[in-house]
Amino acid sequence: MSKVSRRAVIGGAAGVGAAAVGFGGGYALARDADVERSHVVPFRGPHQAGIVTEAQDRLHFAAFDVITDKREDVVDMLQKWTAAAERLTHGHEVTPDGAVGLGDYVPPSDTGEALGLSAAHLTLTIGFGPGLFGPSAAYPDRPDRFGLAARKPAGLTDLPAFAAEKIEPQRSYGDICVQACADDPQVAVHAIRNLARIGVGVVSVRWSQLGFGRTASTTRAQDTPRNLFGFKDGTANIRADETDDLNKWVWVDEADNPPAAQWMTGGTYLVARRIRMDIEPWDRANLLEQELIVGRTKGPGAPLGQVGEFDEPDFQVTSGRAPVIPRNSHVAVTNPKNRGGVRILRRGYNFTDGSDGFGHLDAGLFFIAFNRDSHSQFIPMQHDMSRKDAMTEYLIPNGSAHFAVPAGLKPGEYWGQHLFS
Ligand SMILES: C=CC1=C(C)c2cc3[nH]c(cc4nc(cc5[nH]c(cc1n2)c(C)c5CCC(=O)O)C(CCC(=O)O)=C4C)c(C)c3C=C
Ligand SMILES: [Fe+2]
Repeated sequence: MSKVSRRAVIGGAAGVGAAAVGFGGGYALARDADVERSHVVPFRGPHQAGIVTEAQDRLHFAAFDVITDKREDVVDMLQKWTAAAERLTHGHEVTPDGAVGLGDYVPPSDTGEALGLSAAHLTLTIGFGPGLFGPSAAYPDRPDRFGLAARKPAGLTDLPAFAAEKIEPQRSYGDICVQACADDPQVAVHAIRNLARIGVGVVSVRWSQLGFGRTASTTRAQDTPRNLFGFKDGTANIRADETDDLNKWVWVDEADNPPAAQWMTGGTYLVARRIRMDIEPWDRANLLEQELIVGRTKGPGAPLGQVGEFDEPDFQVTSGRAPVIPRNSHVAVTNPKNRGGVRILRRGYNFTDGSDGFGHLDAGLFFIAFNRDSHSQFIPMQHDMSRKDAMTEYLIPNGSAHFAVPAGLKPGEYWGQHLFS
């Protein structure tokens, strides 16, 4: 891999000029290199990056349909994707000098819009959908095109239908997903765009979603952000240092699958839900009503009846004879104390996709969760939300997808290697 990054190419050119006028240029280059290094999230490791990685500020999430029946073409693309993804996460071009250095008469191998930008903590996380293994919600009559049916983990089904959702197939499902997260939207978009370009003829983008303003924290160093209802979101999320809970609730264990699906060990399941939020009616609800729906205060984000954001919710406290945290509040429905201890790792983003033509914002939360077994974690939680949660009145889920996210890569491995070999 080239050691020259997009940023260093530009910085290097500037440095030559600076060196000519004094030693300040050298200092600037060294400092640039430090900044550069700190903007890179390691691509390889026991688990894929982009799951417990400190949540970045921007998202470009893409779901792809595989449009070929040739297994070798899919493997070839995954190998090319891996090489490109590793370079992109290091702040490099897709191939060395790929944007402008390949000559006048070939299409550049890198689209170029990230030239001069740092790696911006880019992470690229891949997942495989049910449709890669045979029939699925998107294509019920599809055969097992790649001979993978026996390797499908039992946990990887299409998500069921939930009450009060309006799922649009053109915003749902997918054979492969790539979650690109970065602190610069242009870096995330550039990554997805270049992977889509590399995959031409093998995959086509089925749907994609941009997100801004993370709605979760995955480390204690991060402040809790706010969602578009104006509430702190992510307070009670699983954090990167909660190793026991991650092992229990996020990472797939060897014991979870038979030998044919061991490729999922160390992986996790990704749930994606595009949840439109009825912003205008919400804005007409009074503050107390909003807080009773969430189960927390809007200012500090404390559980009702408590003072601080990180105080434990107490569902036994009553006022008169009614619980202070209503039983149908979002926190009461989703808190582990009321769900036999079950937790999920949330990593969603706000979105605004303009207006809907009727004067309403098409805005909401692109919910992303990682869990070890969606059937015993996310799915029952979502069923309860749909049936009991007062917040549901203001939510219209219209996109839905489920992916198996394999473990991280060792040196030399490519995305999907343990599934396809
Ligand atoms: C099925 C899982 C969940 C969906 C879907 C979901 C959507 C959703 N949530 C908010 C806003 C908040 N959620 C909060 C907490 C919270 N949410 C879930 C699960 C789902 N949310 C869990 C497991 C939790 C943690 C509960 C707990 O342990 O107390 C909060 C409170 C702050 C926090 O802990 O994060 C808010 C606010 C919206 C707006 C939304 C869909 C658009
Ligand atoms: Fe929530």
